[in-house]
Amino acid sequence: MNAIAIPAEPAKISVKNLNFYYGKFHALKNISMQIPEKKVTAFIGPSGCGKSTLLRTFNRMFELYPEQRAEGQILLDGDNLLAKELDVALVRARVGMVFQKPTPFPMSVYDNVAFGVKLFESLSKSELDDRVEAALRKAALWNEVKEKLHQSGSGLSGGQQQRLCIARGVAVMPEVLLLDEPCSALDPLSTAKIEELIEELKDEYTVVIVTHNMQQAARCSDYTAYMYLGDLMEFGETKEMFVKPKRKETEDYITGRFG
Ligand SMILES: Nc1ncnc2c1ncn2[C@@H]1O[C@H](COP(=O)(O)OP(=O)(O)OP(=O)(O)O)[C@@H](O)[C@H]1O
Repeated sequence: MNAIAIPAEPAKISVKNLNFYYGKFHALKNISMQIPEKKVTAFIGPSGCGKSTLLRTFNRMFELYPEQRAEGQILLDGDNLLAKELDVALVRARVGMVFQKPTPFPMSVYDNVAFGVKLFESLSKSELDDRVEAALRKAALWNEVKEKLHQSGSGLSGGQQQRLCIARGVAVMPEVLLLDEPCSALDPLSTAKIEELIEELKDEYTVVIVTHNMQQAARCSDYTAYMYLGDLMEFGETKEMFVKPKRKETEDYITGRFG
């Protein structure tokens, strides 16, 4: 039985025979899957199964660490992200990332959002103002910060800081947005706001989210990947997987019988 579905939508990212190593430790085992364009894909699975590792390969985050290596192919619209000749800065402009803990830069709200844009584009002051406003609106933060654009980003609440990080990611107009447990440090109200936002983001972006929260995966993803000990166990439409998983292991995990 093949528990790895091929989505009906076009693939934004095609992972082919991906293996990943931390030194000698084999953390991702021959993973092949297709991440559909302009959909939300969730990675779920028990702690240590490789969710964040897989997510981080999508923007070559691991390159910062010499003992980490990836083998295989990760095609973004057909370009192999793992090819050495592909400029890593350009990869990260196309594939943005938001981390578990909000990580505003030590600068104003405005500059946090404008920072990445200035690296890649030279916009006039008014174009930059428009871009910052559009990104903050997209991140559902504009109304809360429009009066304090020039105050420090770290003065915002945790939930606002996380939306600021999403605005920062969105401002450079990436094609893919990677969210690594974006709500784990947030209260339920902020979590609900981010979940609403994720739903809206997929109109324009391909979103991939790592989450420990099964309800969150069920609520806000279109596709779900269940991972276990570095293997991709099952991948398919969320509504199917949560109602009728193909593998017993997936069922045990999503019904809380795992362990
Ligand atoms: N920097 C590292 N060096 C060595 N091993 C690592 C490193 N980072 C992760 N690992 C190992 O790789 C495996 C996968 O880790 P990863 O963080 O991807 O899992 P995860 O599913 O995201 O876990 P969690 O849900 O706890 O965040 C684990 O066994 C982990 O111990």
